[in-house]
Amino acid sequence: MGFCVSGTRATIMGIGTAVPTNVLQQSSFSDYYFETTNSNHMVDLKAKFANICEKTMIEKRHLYMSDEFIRSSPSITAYNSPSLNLRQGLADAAIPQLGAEAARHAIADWGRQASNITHLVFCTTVSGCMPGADFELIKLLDLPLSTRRFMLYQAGCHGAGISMRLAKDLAENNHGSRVLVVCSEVITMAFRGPSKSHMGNLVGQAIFDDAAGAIIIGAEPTGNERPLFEMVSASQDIIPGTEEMVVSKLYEDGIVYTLHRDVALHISRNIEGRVKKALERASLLTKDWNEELFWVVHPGGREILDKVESSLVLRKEKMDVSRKVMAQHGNTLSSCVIVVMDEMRKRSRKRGLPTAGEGLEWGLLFSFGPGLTVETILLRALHNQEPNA
Ligand SMILES: CC(C)(COP(=O)(O)OP(=O)(O)OC[C@H]1O[C@@H](n2cnc3c(N)ncnc32)[C@H](O)[C@@H]1OP(=O)(O)O)[C@@H](O)C(=O)NCCC(=O)NCCSC(=O)/C=C/c1ccc(O)cc1
Repeated sequence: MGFCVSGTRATIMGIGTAVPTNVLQQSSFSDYYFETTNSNHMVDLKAKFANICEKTMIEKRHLYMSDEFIRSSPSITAYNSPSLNLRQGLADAAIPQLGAEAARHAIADWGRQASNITHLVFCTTVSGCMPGADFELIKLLDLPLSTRRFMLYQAGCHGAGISMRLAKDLAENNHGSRVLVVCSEVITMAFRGPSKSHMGNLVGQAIFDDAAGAIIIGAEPTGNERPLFEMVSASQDIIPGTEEMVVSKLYEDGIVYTLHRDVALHISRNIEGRVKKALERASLLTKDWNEELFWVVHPGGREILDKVESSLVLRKEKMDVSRKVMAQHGNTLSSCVIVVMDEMRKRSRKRGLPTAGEGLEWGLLFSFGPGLTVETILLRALHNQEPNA
């Protein structure tokens, strides 16, 4: 069983992910973080941080920065110290490298040659340079020099939604195009020591991590292409009155973000409206959101997943894949939702389910970021065979 592709609509033809090799266990992270940032004297704050770490439900996280680098970089481990040069130097190398690794996996999954890629959308929340990470990727993957590039810096955690929406438009309006989307994130720009007057920073230090995700998007698949999902619609909405909820600024001491206590509350209050709008626009008469839909939700934090689940009255298992990704990776900003999509189709295949969306036809992808901004993508899951099987 499986569903047919409907004509000229954009589809997801390959997915790949990559994580750095340095792994930190969340159970000992509060000890590690307070030790390496020389903050063990802040006894109460450390206890509070240990509690936050535990509440995240994260098990492990991947970090591009090595232990040696962290320990030998006091300007990075301070709460605030001029450090932009050092941070940017690391991001210059890390962002394209990690992105290229994910892109190689996506291209292999797609099953065609890299030279068939026509457009590149590269997205990162960190870093800023020209020629940029998109340019470096062309070199690393030996892509055609004529590849039409789009570089999104300071994209935020909804960056995958932005990139996929742009790629959908490109694929549907440029006959024969194949768009490589790469979201690559390392927390190098924002890793910093604790401050008792900045709790939002402390929450972020407990949840944000490194990973890259890549996808190939194209319309009108040829014989050897086996799309996993069709992108039926893609939209973006601002939640009114929430611009102070997640704010991220680039200073001489790197990226400084604030996360408000009510982020999860605002997202969960708004999500039902976004679901209804996406379904109505596609004239889908879906009534039972448990039985009829699969969910690819950005694991922004444990509380976000919990509150989205309860406000949509979803059964716990509907958020299983997002929770697993959060447990194994933390919140890897823009790349996170691609990691969730990858995990979902792998799990669906392993279980012998007929589509990449847990055996179901229709699903919704949500990513959230500063604004607060919600990106909503209505997906239609297609067959779930091994590439080129
Ligand atoms: C797992 C958390 C962190 C804790 O779990 P909990 O169930 O809320 O636990 P508690 O209620 O026991 O909270 C533990 C303590 O932390 C405090 N806390 C808890 N969040 C807070 C708080 N944002 N402020 C300030 N105190 C707090 C909370 O008040 C409490 O303090 P205390 O009672 O004194 O111990 C949970 O709150 C949670 O999932 N929060 C959502 C995290 C969140 O905002 N994620 C970001 C979504 S947006 C995104 O993905 C990325 C955007 C981004 C964009 C640009 C960038 O550069 C980087 C990133």
